[in-house]
Amino acid sequence: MGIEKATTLLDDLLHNAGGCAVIDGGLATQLEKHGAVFNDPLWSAVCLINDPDLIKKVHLEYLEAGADILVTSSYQATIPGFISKGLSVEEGELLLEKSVKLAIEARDSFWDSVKCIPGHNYNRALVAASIGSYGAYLADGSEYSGHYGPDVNVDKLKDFHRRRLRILVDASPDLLAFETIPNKLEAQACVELLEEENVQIPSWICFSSVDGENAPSGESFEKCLYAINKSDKVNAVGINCTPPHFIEALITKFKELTNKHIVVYPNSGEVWDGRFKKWLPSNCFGDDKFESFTSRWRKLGATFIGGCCRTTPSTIRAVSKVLKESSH
Ligand SMILES: C[S+](C)CC[C@H](N)C(=O)O
Ligand SMILES: N[C@@H](CCS)C(=O)O
Ligand SMILES: [Zn+2]
Repeated sequence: MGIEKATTLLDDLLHNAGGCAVIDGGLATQLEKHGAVFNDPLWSAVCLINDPDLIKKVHLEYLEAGADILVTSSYQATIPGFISKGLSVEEGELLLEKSVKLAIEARDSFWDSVKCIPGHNYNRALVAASIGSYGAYLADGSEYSGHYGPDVNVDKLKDFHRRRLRILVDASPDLLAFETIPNKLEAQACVELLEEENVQIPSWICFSSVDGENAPSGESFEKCLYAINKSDKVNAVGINCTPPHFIEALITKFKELTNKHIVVYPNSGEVWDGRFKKWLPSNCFGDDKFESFTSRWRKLGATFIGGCCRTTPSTIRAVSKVLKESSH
């Protein structure tokens, strides 16, 4: 598929969804609700090894809730991560491929079951292959600090991302979702990689933010978006896994900084403690708040809205209700 055809897929979804598509919610969160335990450097990616059927079940739950886009289980799935669990390179590559296959199978079976129902409210969902940041792989909380240390340069980040990107692209997802990027260097590495590998699948690049104004590294989004804005390989930019009360101001800022589509899928407002690997309850927002936020975010110009960690299918049901009602 060429980039034009692939981009059309995205535009068609936005058109069918009335201008704003629903992204799913926290995959890891919902896996945990079903009993999965992620006390592991691979975090949710252990489920690819231990319980792939559960991943498919959760994808189906999000589709049922109204998600137009499924984000795959590859956020913290990496070849070096799988190798450190004793798997071979080939086994690791198969698991990455499997993350895309599971989402495609869930999408196809869900769509087959609803497409003939008269008056149904669903769109045929797209599958976005998750590409978590280098900080996610480090599993030390640095996707929320952006501090990768002095030895990490753009080439090292490209080396880290290249093989996984290639495998995910070859598994034919509809989209690539770079998630929780915490600094300018990694955004630049992602863009250079998309160009160097001549990737023909549309993508979004999403940053985290811990102050509601800048990337976690402290760099301004103006700087972070510099390389992205110059590339036609990136279709959308935005924010994920960031407290919801920061999103309004960030959409306004991004609207000034880019002409690309704006993606927002915040977490519940809880804060990740990277040292003790747990979520700390802080300013936590429920589904009713997501409902009112969603209409504001939509009005401000976000074209992809969903949830990240600690949000669940019921959050996505609320988001979908608002967006589907406002599109009639
Ligand atoms: C999105 S965070 C909660 C994922 C887990 C983190 N990278 C860790 O492994 O500590
Ligand atoms: N999409 C990820 C979280 C990103 S912070 C997941 O839930 O697996
Ligand atoms: Zn998250």
